[in-house]
Amino acid sequence: MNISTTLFDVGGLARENLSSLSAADVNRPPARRQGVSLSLEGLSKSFGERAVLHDIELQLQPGEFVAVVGRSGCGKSTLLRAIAGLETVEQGTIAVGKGAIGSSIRIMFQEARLLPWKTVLENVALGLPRSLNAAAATLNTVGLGERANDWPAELSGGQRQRVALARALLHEPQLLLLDEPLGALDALTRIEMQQLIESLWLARGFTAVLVTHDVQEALALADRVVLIEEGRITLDLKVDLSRPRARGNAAFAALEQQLLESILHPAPARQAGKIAAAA
Ligand SMILES: Nc1ncnc2c1ncn2[C@@H]1O[C@H](COP(=O)(O)OP(=O)(O)OP(=O)(O)O)[C@@H](O)[C@H]1O
Repeated sequence: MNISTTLFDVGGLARENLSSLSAADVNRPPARRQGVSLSLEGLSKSFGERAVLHDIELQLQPGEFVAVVGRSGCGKSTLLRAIAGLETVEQGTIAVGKGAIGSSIRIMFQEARLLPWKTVLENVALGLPRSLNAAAATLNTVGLGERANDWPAELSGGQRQRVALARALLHEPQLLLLDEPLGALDALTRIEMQQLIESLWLARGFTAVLVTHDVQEALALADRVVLIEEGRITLDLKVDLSRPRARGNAAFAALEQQLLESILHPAPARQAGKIAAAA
């Protein structure tokens, strides 16, 4: 079996799984076959005089989905870029998997970053030009099979992000990093994309780290939500809700409230509040 056939099979498998997932399946942890562990220890990063990340400790199990939230400028993107190897760090270690070289990491940004002079299909197959069959299968997986020969300029913003997602998935990432990938989309498209990301994650079992400003998005998708305040992790909240998650339900709303309170009231104030409440 050549590489492109293998990739095609994986794409086909994902599609099959998507359509055949039962309610019981989605509440089971995703298959661990594709995800890797991620371990950040004592991570610190400065830009010149400005310290941006302080002593970050974070452990992810293979296949876990973690969302990172926090106020603008708190260091979320810097953390993600450091994990992707796009930023150097002064201190600390980042271990992906068991340290084996070749763990596949892909990152998706708020803009799709497609090449305008290449077709949709060619954009998906970027870097893997011999994998056009696999690219076509992956385009089907994200619902854009019929747009393969269009130019990126002919697509909507949401469709472009689907192409970017297909491009990332074609590499069968073991770790998928998502830097506010749905930030520029309208509310409905956003929810559709969240459902697509969740179903692909359930089917493939990659490890995922999602940076988002949207508390509902974090709670809809993640197993854990991590809050960063001024470069420090100040909250690591387990989201113990069954999937698919209904935004209207009381448990969801309670977690949303808790998370919003935490974001709005920085850690020292929360600390003071606790002391005041105890006194
Ligand atoms: N290349 C850079 N050079 C200098 N400072 C930088 C650089 N990149 C980021 N910073 C600074 O690091 C801090 C954290 O930025 P980062 O982009 O990680 O924040 P963020 O939490 O992702 O913000 P947002 O939610 O607004 O995207 C900010 O103060 C920013 O100005």
